Amino acid sequence: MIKVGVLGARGRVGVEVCKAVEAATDMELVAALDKDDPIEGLEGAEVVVDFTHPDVVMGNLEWAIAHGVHPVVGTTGFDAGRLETVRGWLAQSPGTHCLIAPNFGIAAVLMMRFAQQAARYFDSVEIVELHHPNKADAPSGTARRTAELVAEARAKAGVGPMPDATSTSLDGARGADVEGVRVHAVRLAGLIAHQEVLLGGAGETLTIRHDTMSRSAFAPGVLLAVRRVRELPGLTVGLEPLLDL
Ligand SMILES: NC(=O)C1=CN([C@@H]2O[C@H](COP(=O)(O)OP(=O)(O)OC[C@H]3O[C@@H](n4cnc5c(N)ncnc54)[C@H](OP(=O)(O)O)[C@@H]3O)[C@@H](O)[C@H]2O)C=CC1
Ligand SMILES: O=C(O)C1=N[C@H](C(=O)O)C[C@H](O)C1
Repeated sequence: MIKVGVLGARGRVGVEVCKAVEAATDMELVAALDKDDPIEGLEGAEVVVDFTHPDVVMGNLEWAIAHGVHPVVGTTGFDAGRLETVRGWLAQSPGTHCLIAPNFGIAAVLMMRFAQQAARYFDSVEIVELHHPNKADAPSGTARRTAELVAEARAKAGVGPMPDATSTSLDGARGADVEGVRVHAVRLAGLIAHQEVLLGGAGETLTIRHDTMSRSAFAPGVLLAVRRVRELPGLTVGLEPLLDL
């Protein structure tokens, strides 16, 4: 039995994760902690799942890694600097591993991979992410990661900058620039989590769309990561290696 702790246990995703861990026959939920619960409640956990908030996740990770608890992290807000800090903490705590994924939905991971594969064949790529209005961050972690993968694929293939003759616009009209890829964030009541990757070339376009219909979609990916994190040394970013992608 894998002893699992959950941080953010009363949150929208945390609730689903706790249900899934409790239903798994090879796991035991030993701690379900939320805001204001002492993090020492994680003592005894082998793996901690974090779905909290970008402002608190680094403190949680520092504590978990220092105490030899392997983190599986869904919380967003990770840039290159934060990932480097986590690598530094892991180096100080040999034998402790960490997996951080911007999206644990299998279809979302495939959407990112398909966008990465298609990116080099089109002049233009833009990303529109659409989420519920209570989301803490914009753009989403998934959109940032997709943009990074698209930019990397285009650079590797020697594709030049995207055509855009805009010479005047209102602030924000062209979205955020993530490594040269425009990302637009919609916050709309009624939505959960959705993304479109728009690709355009000579006389045709391709749209790759992903829709999260229920937060239970994240649970299988989280359980997979909980089962496998102990065998993945250091820091793993994304679920892709666990899906043989
Ligand atoms: N990787 C993935 O697949 C996914 C990632 N996410 C990400 O996960 C994060 C959480 O999303 P969501 O569940 O919608 O957010 P919620 O706000 O619904 O849940 C977060 C929970 O964490 C609690 N919390 C805040 N600080 C702490 C702390 N220090 N220790 C323990 N718990 C704390 C919050 O309490 P309170 O409300 O009182 O502040 C809340 O109950 C976001 O960054 C989101 O983008 C979401 C979906 C999928
Ligand atoms: O906050 C959310 O809801 C989600 N957050 C993640 C992100 O920022 O990419 C994953 C998914 O989009 C849902």
